[in-house]
Amino acid sequence: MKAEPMLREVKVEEAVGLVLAHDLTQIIPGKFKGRLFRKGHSIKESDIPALLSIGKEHIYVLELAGGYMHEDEAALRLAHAVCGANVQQTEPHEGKVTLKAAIHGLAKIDRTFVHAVNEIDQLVLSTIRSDTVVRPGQPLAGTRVIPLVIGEEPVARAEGLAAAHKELAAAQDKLRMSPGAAERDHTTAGAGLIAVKPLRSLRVGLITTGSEVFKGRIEDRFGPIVRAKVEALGSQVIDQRFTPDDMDAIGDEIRRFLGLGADLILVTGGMSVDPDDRTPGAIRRAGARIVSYGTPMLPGSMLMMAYIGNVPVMGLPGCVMHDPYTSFDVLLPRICAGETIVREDITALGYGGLHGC
Ligand SMILES: Nc1nc2c(c(=O)[nH]1)N[C@H]1C(S)=C(S)[C@@H](COP(=O)(O)OP(=O)(O)OC[C@H]3O[C@@H](n4cnc5c(N)ncnc54)[C@H](O)[C@@H]3O)O[C@H]1N2
Ligand code: MOO
Repeated sequence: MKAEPMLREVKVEEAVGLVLAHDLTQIIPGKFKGRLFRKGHSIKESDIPALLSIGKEHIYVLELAGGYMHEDEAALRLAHAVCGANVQQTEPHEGKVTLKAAIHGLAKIDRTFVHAVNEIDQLVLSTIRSDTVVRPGQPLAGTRVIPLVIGEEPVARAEGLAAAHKELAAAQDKLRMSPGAAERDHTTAGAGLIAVKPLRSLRVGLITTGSEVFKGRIEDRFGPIVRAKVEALGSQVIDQRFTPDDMDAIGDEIRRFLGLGADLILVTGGMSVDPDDRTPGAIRRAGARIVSYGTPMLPGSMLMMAYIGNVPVMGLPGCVMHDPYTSFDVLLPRICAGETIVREDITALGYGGLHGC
């Protein structure tokens, strides 16, 4: 039978020379909240007044038996198992380790895996949502262990799950690289379960349609907004061209940007149902493969996602000008991270996709 860990309670005055089993926190309201003594601290005579001042007349000293570990060690092992590319770990604190982004990029977190870990009793893995744009230092996940000491078994199970996931991701990677396989690169494949993908710097061609803008009846408001969104992700708009509501003119500009080697082409306005809305037709006629015209996210429902060869072409509806968070803001970072958007990515936006309108 496995020996239980020994948690022994001793009076503070009798604890000199013994080792503290857990962190002790001091709270002075409005002034300080933090660790007074760290787990593993060897208690000295001079510590006794401080311990009594935070209300500790008794403390636990820990004698760990085989097969059991302290919360900090377990949280570290869990963090280590899930930590992927471009992610840093903090020191454990009160049984918690935080994983933080090491770079500006796109967080990739496997949702099924997170569920599986949290099915294991006594372990906690709490994360942000996958596909969020993160800055260096931004928290991605926290691992925590609920009891102060935990058996080996749940921790080893989580490690086993992580290893199995990595193997699966590697196998998927191989499949993807085989001839004829669709290029997707949506998993954290090879990068770990919680990872940050770097953003590539794209050369973006911007085409602004609308006779009212072309003829100078109103001032362009799309340009500055799209430019700011593109630059915030480390890419650049190489040029902005203006066209009237005319399919041939829009098509000419698309071809011009393809000729210039643009990595992404954005066409603004003319995306809905008026007779003057020519953008979807122009993108089609330019030879694009349409992934979707219509995106189940509000705002941003009239967005078109298409490709000409490997170059993504997006038709951006009017709301991108007014709303800070639309389907464009979801898809753009993923394109910058090198992902190819497929139909399934678009349909997945509907659940939880109601943000306004
Ligand atoms: N009957 C329907 N009407 C609308 C629908 C629909 O499904 N059925 N969808 C609505 C949604 S959602 C959106 S979003 C817009 C889509 O707008 P468009 O992309 O077609 O935008 P435009 O009609 O070209 O322009 C709308 C508005 O914004 C002004 N505009 C356009 N470009 C610029 C620019 N570069 N700078 C400044 N202002 C610009 C334009 O003059 C119009 O006033 O459609 C809804 N309607
Ligand atoms: O497409 Mo509108 O694009 O939902 O506001």
